[in-house]
Amino acid sequence: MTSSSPIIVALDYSRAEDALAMAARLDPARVRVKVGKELFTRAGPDVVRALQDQGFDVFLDLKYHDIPNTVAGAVRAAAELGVWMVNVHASGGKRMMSAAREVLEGAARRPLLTAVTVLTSQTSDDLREVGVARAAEEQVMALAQLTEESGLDGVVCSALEAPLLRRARGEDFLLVTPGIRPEGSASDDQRRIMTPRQAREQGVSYMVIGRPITQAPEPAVVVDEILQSLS
Ligand SMILES: O=c1ccn([C@@H]2O[C@H](COP(=O)(O)O)[C@@H](O)[C@H]2O)c(=O)[nH]1
Repeated sequence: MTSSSPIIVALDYSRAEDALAMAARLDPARVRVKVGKELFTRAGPDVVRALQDQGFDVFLDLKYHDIPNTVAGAVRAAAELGVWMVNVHASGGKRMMSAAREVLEGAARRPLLTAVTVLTSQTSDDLREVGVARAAEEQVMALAQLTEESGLDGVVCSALEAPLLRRARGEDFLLVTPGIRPEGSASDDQRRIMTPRQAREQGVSYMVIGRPITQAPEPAVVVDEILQSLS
């Protein structure tokens, strides 16, 4: 089933059973789901297939960052798994991103391909620590330009950068934004955050939301409340 909802629920679990049990409480017509590093490392492609069998579009969030040949092979494998979206790190550079895109040409089912700019857990201070002198926002803008020049579909960024990115990169460029926190939720380890409603107003394409939904007593109710806040 293909959803038109902007919500992607992050299934950050250590056991496939827990991820599938959470998915069973959600509606594939109202959300997509995301499989990240912990769940995939423990449960592998089988959990992706099981979620697809439950009717969900799956964003495989493994943030590939390696030499071009290795990343291209991983992206090809993700396409063969039938995922809806897969991503790489934009800081892997243009040759790496172009190799990832080229391998999808002619794929039977082409997933959306996005690139992580600056993690939503990072601030400009964190970037300085690793030798990046630019402020987070400037770094996001530069990496988004590189991503578009490499032919990818869009970026993973924070909703804070969405207005500038929309202006610079246009309406068709996908903005996928984690760091989404409904009013009153704990920010946890996220640093560049926004509420769902603000994110929508800033022009994001998809919002990745994990703990505020998965740790709620009634996850489907939180999804409904978020969707209502967007309408
Ligand atoms: O910049 C990024 C890129 C990816 N993520 C991932 O999104 C979810 C967010 O989960 P919450 O529980 O809503 O914080 C998580 O899987 C991250 O790996 C991100 O947060 N920021």
